[in-house]
Amino acid sequence: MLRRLPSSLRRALASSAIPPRGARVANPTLSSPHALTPQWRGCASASAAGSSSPSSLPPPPPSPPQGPPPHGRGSAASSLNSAEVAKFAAIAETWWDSQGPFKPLHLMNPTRLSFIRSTLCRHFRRDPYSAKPLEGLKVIDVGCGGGILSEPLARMGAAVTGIDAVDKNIKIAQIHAASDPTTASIEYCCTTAEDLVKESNQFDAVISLEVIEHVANPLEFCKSLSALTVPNGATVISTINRSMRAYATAIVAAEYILRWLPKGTHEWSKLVTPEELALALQRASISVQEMAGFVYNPLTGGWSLSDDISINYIAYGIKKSETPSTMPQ
Ligand SMILES: C[S@@+](CC[C@H](N)C(=O)[O-])C[C@H]1O[C@@H](n2cnc3c(N)ncnc32)[C@H](O)[C@@H]1O
Ligand SMILES: [Mg+2]
Repeated sequence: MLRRLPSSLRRALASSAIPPRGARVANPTLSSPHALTPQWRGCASASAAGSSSPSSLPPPPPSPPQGPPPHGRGSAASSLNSAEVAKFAAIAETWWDSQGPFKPLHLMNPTRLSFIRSTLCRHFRRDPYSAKPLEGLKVIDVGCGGGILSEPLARMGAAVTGIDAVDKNIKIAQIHAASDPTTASIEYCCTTAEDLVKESNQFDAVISLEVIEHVANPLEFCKSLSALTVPNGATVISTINRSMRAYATAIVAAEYILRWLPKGTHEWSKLVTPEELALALQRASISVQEMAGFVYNPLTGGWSLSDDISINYIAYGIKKSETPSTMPQ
């Protein structure tokens, strides 16, 4: 795992080659019935509780990838991209089918939880070997889907809120969590990060895995995640790099050859490079401390943490405080 950031990333951060605020932002149209909820909707603890398929290969990426990410779709006001949200609504029933479309996330879960456990324990000075290392911490899982990350976070002792733009996902997450007393306290809500910001809610740790590549405007999304994080709190984001290797493996192989995911799940042009993510987070007052890659072993079918961030990667950052000297080491 990278304890320090790659040199290219450090250079990018140092030069702060960040596009001007509000650059290339257009208005979204929310035509889908699944592109939901401007407000908290159906929020409750769990205890209360056809995407289109292109027939041929996706358009190849421009070569070589260059410039800032082409993320102009959507306004600063909403992270919702109706087409992206509809894709997840169409497969909502399959969240807990470990052999279904979310099989890769189920397989990656232990590895990403290991990164989260180790970074959050260091950040909050907790014992990673204790049974409930996140006890007493308020944690939000933004874009929680059916709750496959929220549940283990709750088992680690965190007071978990899970939010997602798709109402069906939230209902499935609530039903699943309610069946186990250790997860029944999870608060699930169908809403977006930016709408939750309006409620002035803040969390010790804000986690959003595999979501940023599906939102309308990644920079604005990072700003919402930052606004949800307490000063000196932690933010963890994972996504897919916009690299040729990611095009070949995460799109062509995973969607078109192995059929792990429905075709069209990922659009190469919406993927975010580690440099772009770090810059967007920096603009959102979150300083990236660590990044690690997830690497798939085709022989074992398992994933592990690696220094290779060329395809799947995860980043941990600290929300800047008014007084930087009080930040955790
Ligand atoms: C690939 S899934 C990841 C689910 C979960 N974070 C995980 O990794 O197990 C992406 C999720 O983000 C949700 N989503 C997409 N756009 C969103 C937005 N703007 N706000 C909140 N959730 C969103 C989708 O409904 C979907 O459940
Ligand atoms: Mg994704």
